[in-house]
Amino acid sequence: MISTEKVAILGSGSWGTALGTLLAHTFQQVTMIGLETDVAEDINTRHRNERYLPGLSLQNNIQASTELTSTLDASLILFVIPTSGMRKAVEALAAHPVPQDTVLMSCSKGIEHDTGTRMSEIIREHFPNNPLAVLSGPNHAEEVSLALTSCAVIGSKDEQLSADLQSIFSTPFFRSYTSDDMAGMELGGAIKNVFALAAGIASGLKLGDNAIAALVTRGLAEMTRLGTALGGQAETFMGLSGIGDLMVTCYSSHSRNNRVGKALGEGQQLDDIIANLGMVAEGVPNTKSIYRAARNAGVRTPLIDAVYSILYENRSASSVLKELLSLDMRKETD
Ligand SMILES: NC(=O)c1ccc[n+]([C@@H]2O[C@H](COP(=O)([O-])OP(=O)(O)OC[C@H]3O[C@@H](n4cnc5c(N)ncnc54)[C@H](O)[C@@H]3O)[C@@H](O)[C@H]2O)c1
Ligand SMILES: O=P(O)(O)OC[C@H](O)CO
Repeated sequence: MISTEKVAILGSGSWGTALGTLLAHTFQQVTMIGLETDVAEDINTRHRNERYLPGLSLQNNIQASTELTSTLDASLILFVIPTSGMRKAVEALAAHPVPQDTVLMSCSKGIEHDTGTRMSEIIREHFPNNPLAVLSGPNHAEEVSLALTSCAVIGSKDEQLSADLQSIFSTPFFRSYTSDDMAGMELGGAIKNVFALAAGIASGLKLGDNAIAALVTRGLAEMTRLGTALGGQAETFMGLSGIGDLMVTCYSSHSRNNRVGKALGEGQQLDDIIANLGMVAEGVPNTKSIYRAARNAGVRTPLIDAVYSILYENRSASSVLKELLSLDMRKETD
């Protein structure tokens, strides 16, 4: 059993805050830890996080801090920060006396930029003995924070831990499932970011609904091909953390990655788009890491390569599209 006295959430951005509102139904105390002092002050004094989830009232049992020491008496610590900062954050936490029975859970989506390492693997490197899990699925913070119906998956190698977390992450509007395929879940959550960018680019180019349906379908084939080569199980990519997340990010305007892609398709410059977004779009750095992982694994990934050339080889979206449509003819299942 996990004590429901206190949960600590590393990352007081949009997803960390949405998870805070969800867990405030179950835990007596929710402590959010972020880098921004103004966000912590907003949460503590006004019960708001106007910067990341404007207009939302937070429950009174949610507090914020910028100090890692405020995680130490929590039974559960969630990591909900951009993947670019994960190793540093995990190292910083590991310098503190975190009890060995504290449950650690990654809720971030992406692989490490230079190494391709999954977030749970980074946590495991520094916390070899703690119970470890991941959370993923089609979950936009904007909707979970409004208590709109959502489903997610909890992944762990420890069945009892998954079951304990499943009951914690269950409310009348939030339903969770379990899986032991942490690799498949984390890879699906990382790879879908690239296709969400692609779907946004297609919208920006006004290609129409048929093109996006084709992209989601061929994207799923690519996600499964690459994800299984990197250690995930094929059926995981057919689930909530695979096709579920792929669909929500390819079709929803809440998706940060989709929004970045749309602006690119409309002809804006990547640096300007990122500067205006004010939140993390994991697909941007992850396109590079996933492209590299695909090359290292020798897996054919034409859509990922197309997004990579638009982002990192300065190619125009329309010329990349022309090239994609004139690739060698093949069977759908090849
Ligand atoms: N936003 C969503 O709907 C959503 C849903 C599911 C998963 N995710 C994933 O969750 C992760 C976080 O996304 P987000 O949208 O909340 O990002 P965000 O840009 O809204 O916020 C990021 C937060 O992380 C904090 N942060 C960065 N480095 C930190 C550190 N070392 N220690 C403590 N805090 C730190 C920042 O201060 C900021 O508050 C990403 O990997 C994203 O893909 C997001
Ligand atoms: O807004 P995005 O594109 O980072 O997607 C957020 C979540 O991953 C949706 O499940």
